[in-house]
Amino acid sequence: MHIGILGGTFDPIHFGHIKPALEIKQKLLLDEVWLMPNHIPPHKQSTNITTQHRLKMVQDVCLQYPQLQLCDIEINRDTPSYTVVTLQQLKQAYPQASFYFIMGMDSFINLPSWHLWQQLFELCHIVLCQRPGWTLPPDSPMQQVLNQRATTIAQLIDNKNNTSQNTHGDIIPVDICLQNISSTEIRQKVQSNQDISKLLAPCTINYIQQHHLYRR
Ligand SMILES: Nc1ncnc2c1ncn2[C@@H]1O[C@H](COP(=O)(O)OP(=O)(O)OP(=O)(O)O)[C@@H](O)[C@H]1O
Ligand SMILES: O=C(O)c1ccc[n+]([C@@H]2O[C@H](COP(=O)([O-])O)[C@@H](O)[C@H]2O)c1
Repeated sequence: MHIGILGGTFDPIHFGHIKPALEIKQKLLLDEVWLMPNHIPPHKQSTNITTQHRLKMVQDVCLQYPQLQLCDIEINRDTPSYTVVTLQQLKQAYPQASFYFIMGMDSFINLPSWHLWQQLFELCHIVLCQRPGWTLPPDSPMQQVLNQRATTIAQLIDNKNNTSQNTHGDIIPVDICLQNISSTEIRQKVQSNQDISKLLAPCTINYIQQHHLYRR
């Protein structure tokens, strides 16, 4: 089983999450892609709405897009949502699965600040997508990490068909259709009554309106 995981604060979830997740599922021939809202984001001071609201919006998106599934493993953990801890738990729960942790370039550039980040490569592959406004400096240590671990989609698919396949440790850069969207921009637009209709799924817009979220 080859499972992609897009972890996020999803405050709120938007097309910059949904569209890359769908494209990656198709391009990497993954069996499933899970959207995994965190509870206590390790690197954010706070969230703007409750965990339950963020969770509900992700649930609604999963109903609208059957290619995506909710993973709520972090929701009930009352400690920071460290990805290494989550992946250790998932590996125990699904010993046969290979996990592909999906992240945008902003997350990848900041990866050395993550809790026990190097252990990630013992637990999963990383799928790296471009994000407008974020470029990896060519002489940076993370560029070197990428050079050492980069695998093409063709190599990956070849490896998947092989019985002695790698289950972790590769970085797979994926060319996706760029989405110039952030949750920050959406929150600001809601507050100033600007149009957000092209940035999120209709179910998320309805939810934000019904619950008067991000108004101040
Ligand atoms: N537009 C985008 N393109 C590619 N990746 C994205 C995009 N938006 C978010 N991501 C990735 O999705 C994951 C979760 O992001 P997150 O929920 O923090 O959204 P965000 O838009 O960055 O939020 P905020 O603006 O509040 O910081 C991260 O790995 C991030 O890199
Ligand atoms: O493990 C860590 O130290 C760590 C640090 C920052 C972010 N993460 C995870 O990375 C994902 C994206 O985070 P964020 O803050 O961009 O929403 C989400 O699943 C976070 O829990 C994880």
